[in-house]
Amino acid sequence: MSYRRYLIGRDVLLDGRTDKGTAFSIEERQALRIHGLLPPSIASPELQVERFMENLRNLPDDLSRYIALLSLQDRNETLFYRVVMEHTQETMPLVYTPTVGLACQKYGLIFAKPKGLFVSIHDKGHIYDVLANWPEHDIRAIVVTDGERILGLGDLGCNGMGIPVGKLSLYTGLAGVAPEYCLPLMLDVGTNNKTLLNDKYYLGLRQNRVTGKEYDDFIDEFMQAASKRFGHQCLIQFEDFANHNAFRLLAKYRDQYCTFNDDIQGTASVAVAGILSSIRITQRSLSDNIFLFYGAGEASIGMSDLLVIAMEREGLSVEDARKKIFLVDSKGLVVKNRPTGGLNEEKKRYAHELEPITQLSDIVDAIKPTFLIGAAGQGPAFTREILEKMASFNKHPVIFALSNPTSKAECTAQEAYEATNGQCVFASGSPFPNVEYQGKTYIPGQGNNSYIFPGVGLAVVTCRIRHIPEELFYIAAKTLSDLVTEEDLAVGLVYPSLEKIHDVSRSIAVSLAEYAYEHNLAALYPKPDNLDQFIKSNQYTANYRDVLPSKWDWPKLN
Ligand SMILES: O=C([O-])CC(=O)C(=O)O
Ligand SMILES: [Mg+2]
Repeated sequence: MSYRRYLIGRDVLLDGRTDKGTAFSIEERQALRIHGLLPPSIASPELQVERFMENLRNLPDDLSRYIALLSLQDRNETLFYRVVMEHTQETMPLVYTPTVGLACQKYGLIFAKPKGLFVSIHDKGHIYDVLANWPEHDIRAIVVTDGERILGLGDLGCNGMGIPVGKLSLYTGLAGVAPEYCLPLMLDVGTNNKTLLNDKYYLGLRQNRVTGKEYDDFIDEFMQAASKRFGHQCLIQFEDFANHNAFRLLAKYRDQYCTFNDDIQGTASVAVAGILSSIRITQRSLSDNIFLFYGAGEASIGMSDLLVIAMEREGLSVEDARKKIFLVDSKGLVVKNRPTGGLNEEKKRYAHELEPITQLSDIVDAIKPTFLIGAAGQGPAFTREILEKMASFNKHPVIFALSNPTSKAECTAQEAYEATNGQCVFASGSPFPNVEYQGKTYIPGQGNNSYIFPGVGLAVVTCRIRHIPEELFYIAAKTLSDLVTEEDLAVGLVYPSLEKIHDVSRSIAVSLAEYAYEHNLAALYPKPDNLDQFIKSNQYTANYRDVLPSKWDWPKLN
């Protein structure tokens, strides 16, 4: 591990990376000169977790719990990750979707201590210098946003910083990427959100978004500066950019840098994993399905493109595979002869020779999909009538309500199971509680990209993968789906249980690393004999490190 801090005295307690709170031993307290700065009783890490969880549960609401968790992260990072790793199911909805969405909406108000790096359009020409201010040197993964499309909540400007912070907490919490390798980053180019511009607590630049060439030059400078400062193999994950930039920037940078777009590719991968698991329940081949996507943005296009790759594996041509996929955007079914025109290149791939239809319910009648997948970020749209229709022509209709956060989901798990008489296969982007229906318990799966991006990150940072071709997202999807057991499927789960996420992320990382070595994409040499063991030995574990001066590995002086 690259990280070492040589601190003594009160500084040891003030640095979240070295602090152990009441877990410092007597020996440590004396050697580090913090004896007396802590109460005498020495706690075990287990007791610290217990104490924290008890307090967390007693807090009045989830936003308070978010604040408590993030301040623990500042205070005692190891304990924070121990809490997240041991109580993943309970804390993930707090540090991540859906609470992180609420936190971003209130980011200015709840702001206490900055997290991550803020680079604004005024830093143009000096981005490298701002990056150089970051105290860690060996940065291997950056999650970057410009805040224009935060989850399904729209433009939250600089307050969108909560998203990179939350995503990177999961790099560590779900995959064991060492936190010191991770950098959350906000590119503040302004916001067009009038409420925020008039909000006295707003944290970002009070100006409208910069667009066009000025925006593109800024992003270009950032990419170059990041790669100069942290090396060309530093992973740059794009997150929550608006459609009009997300596709363009992905196309522009994907072969030049080690980068991917999580909302396009990560979401696609987790959805395809869910689709591959679902067909084990419905007993149909992939190409024997009709997929209807409600929404035609980053997520739906990403899913469609990856689904085509998956169908090609079953022997279908690209043209035939595309014929199985239908998109609905704000104007209705995506068709070739749309009177108003206005189809971008991505949508054109899936435009059909059909008459325009505007209402989702009529579209469902006309297309008779086997899969109904929502990713429009528009909130409830799968009405009881639509869900009943799905059940009328499918024994097991597959319903994915993937928009985030919960308020933007197309329907709830309860609604889906009830309207389909418990027959549907359901997954959602944000977590829903288990549903009791007619004496049976259904466990809704969480089709969230958090099953994918941490594993991708782990593979990249450990094996130094240089580029991330589309194929990797198919492999990640296949690996994830293969880890779903028959018992999972029996309760309706199309993803492995979150309890196993640490190992799931490593399995994904190992599959990706195998591929990367086969295709000359991994820069770590020699190739480890046993990738699983190698990656495991590089996974962060939330154990306190030695901080005794006698155990410091001082830099060698020649
Ligand atoms: O953050 C999440 O929960 C998934 C995601 O990338 C998004 O909705 O933009
Ligand atoms: Mg996102």
